Amino acid sequence: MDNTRFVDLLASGCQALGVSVGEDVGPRLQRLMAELLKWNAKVNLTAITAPEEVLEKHFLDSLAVLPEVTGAASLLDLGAGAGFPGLPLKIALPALGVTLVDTVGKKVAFIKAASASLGLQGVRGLHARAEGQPETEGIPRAQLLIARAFMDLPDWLALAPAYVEQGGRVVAMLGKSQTDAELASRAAERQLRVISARAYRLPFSGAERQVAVFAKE
Ligand SMILES: C[S@@+](CC[C@H](N)C(=O)[O-])C[C@H]1O[C@@H](n2cnc3c(N)ncnc32)[C@H](O)[C@@H]1O
Repeated sequence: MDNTRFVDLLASGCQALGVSVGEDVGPRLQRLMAELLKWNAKVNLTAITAPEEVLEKHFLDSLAVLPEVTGAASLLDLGAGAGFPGLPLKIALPALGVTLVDTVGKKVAFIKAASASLGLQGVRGLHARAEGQPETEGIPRAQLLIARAFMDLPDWLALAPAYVEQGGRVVAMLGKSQTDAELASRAAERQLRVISARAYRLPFSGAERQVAVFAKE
């Protein structure tokens, strides 16, 4: 995909999602895509390899949750895989401190190499398994905890609170929308409260997504 098409698709995708990003975000995401596809030719990081699909399903889906993430000082992305949603969010929000955790060493190696190549400051890739014991796992707590395609909602709400700082929040990126009643009931099981929930569609395929934010009671 040439530069102009990338920038045009990014702009139209962001507009459809109702988010705005700085002018330097496009070139950095293009660089991230180049690194991802280069690495992916050698090590299997993601099954999504067509550039337009990478842009929509990895980059734009990550940027779609900017409204939920903006304002936090620190973000912890558990089960980040090749860096989603944490890396695009970091690119869009340069002041955000981001830790990305995965159990697969080659994915963490990619996160570190891509961050260095893009000159991102305040990003940490951590090779660890999150099992609910942040101290022994060496995983730092954050104001905001996020994950995409990591666990189903009940398991996520059981695991996540251990990694949240006092007063922090848990973000769930969901492929399958839940009703307000379902979200409230899942939250109550874990002494959490639903702060917000919103559905959105990916801009090119129309695929449905939902993002919900929870706080400790
Ligand atoms: C389906 S992938 C999703 C990756 C990325 N979040 C995305 O949306 O593209 C799930 C990732 O979670 C990682 N993972 C699974 N269990 C984990 C655990 N307990 N702690 C940390 N990472 C884990 C896997 O290695 C895998 O990379």
